[in-house]
Amino acid sequence: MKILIKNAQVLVFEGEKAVVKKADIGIEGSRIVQIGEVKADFDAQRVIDASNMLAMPGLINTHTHLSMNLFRNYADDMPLWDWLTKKIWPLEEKLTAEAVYWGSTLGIAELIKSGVTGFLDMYFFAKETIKVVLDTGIRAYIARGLTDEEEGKEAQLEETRELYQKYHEKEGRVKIFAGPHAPYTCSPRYLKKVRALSDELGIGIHIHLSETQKEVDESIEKWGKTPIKHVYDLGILERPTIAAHCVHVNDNDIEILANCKVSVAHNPTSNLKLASGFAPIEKMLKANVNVALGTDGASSNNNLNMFEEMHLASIINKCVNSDATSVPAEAVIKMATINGAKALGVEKELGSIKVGKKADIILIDLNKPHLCPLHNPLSAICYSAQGSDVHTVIVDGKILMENYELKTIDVEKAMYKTAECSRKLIES
Ligand SMILES: CSC[C@H]1O[C@@H](n2cnc3c(O)ncnc32)[C@H](O)[C@@H]1O
Ligand SMILES: [Zn+2]
Repeated sequence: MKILIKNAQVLVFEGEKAVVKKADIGIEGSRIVQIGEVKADFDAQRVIDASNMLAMPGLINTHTHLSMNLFRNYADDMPLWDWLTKKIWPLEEKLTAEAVYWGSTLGIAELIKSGVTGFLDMYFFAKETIKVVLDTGIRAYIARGLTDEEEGKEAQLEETRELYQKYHEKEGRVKIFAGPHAPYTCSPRYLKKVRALSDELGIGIHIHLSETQKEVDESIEKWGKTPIKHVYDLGILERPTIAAHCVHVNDNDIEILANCKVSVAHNPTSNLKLASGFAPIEKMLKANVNVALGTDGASSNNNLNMFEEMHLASIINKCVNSDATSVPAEAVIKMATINGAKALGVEKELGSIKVGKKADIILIDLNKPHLCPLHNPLSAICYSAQGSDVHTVIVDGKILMENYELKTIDVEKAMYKTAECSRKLIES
């Protein structure tokens, strides 16, 4: 299948700089084959008139728990520990495959509708999420959540191995990660096993790290070191790692993250809502840490809108640093695209609009009052655009949404089923 996107304003990266220029984009199969003026003999089966649209790389959400939308607006205005232990974990004990299937379907609908073309998920019943990924056409990085607070959790490691054998690289759109939840829910012995599994399968690791001051204080009390130093000493950070949050980090922690090439998934909404704190993004970027963006789950956010994350990441850091030049629009756009691809180890294939890369592209409708006048397209994306401005979404060269209409998901059914599953979980 050949698709031609005509007359778009296209966001490309020229070296370190993001620039926007008028161009056509030619797509053949799953890849971008031309950018510029695409010749008449390109012979596309589909031509998209993008005259008043901005084409940019699909957004990459590097930290979520997709089917936590089952618990959206169910437990709010609480700090992390109370929220997890009193409200969320008791419900998750009753979780079913069916609930995760429908939660994932609805979550993927929400992601596509707001311009996300790839996401990293850490949760339970991962096979259900993968089924939905394969059926809906989105791209996903899947970590079966791992903890060893109770006996018999070796089976979770085995499940990661089985997921890898069955689904890693499936259709070129699924990759498996190892997903130890956090240093406070995984013992050193267990974390060493995770490290060994990651070595054995050659997969990356996704973990929550240094999210709250309480986590850091308890780690120092128990292990005599910060959570980052603790997992570093256990060998976790020698593997390609995406660490979610990293809110409470000292200079030594940042040095470890930079030296080990750990990527940070920054989740500003979740950190604010749970009152966890502000991650020192400016400092991490200056230390050459790769910082990407995530939403966390829709139970602590309470949506999966990456445009809100871009906006917050920029404006919070300006305020916290008392510096309006801090974390500018261009930096957060990179965090939501190319840095996400780097974090996932796929920057040669994804994260920018470039000839030869995979065609994961979104079109933003510029014909909106809040996007007019368009003095600076980068500012428009970061400070003015809404997730609901995303008009068209292409993943792997396939159109998943066009003119705001989802092509692969019955969203009404997904809403009905998710609400029904949620009700059953809460009432049982
Ligand atoms: C083991 S599967 C994932 C696990 O993580 C929990 N979770 C969701 N959000 C957060 C967060 O911000 N910090 C720590 N843990 C979180 C989720 O409820 C699952 O139990
Ligand atoms: Zn999380």
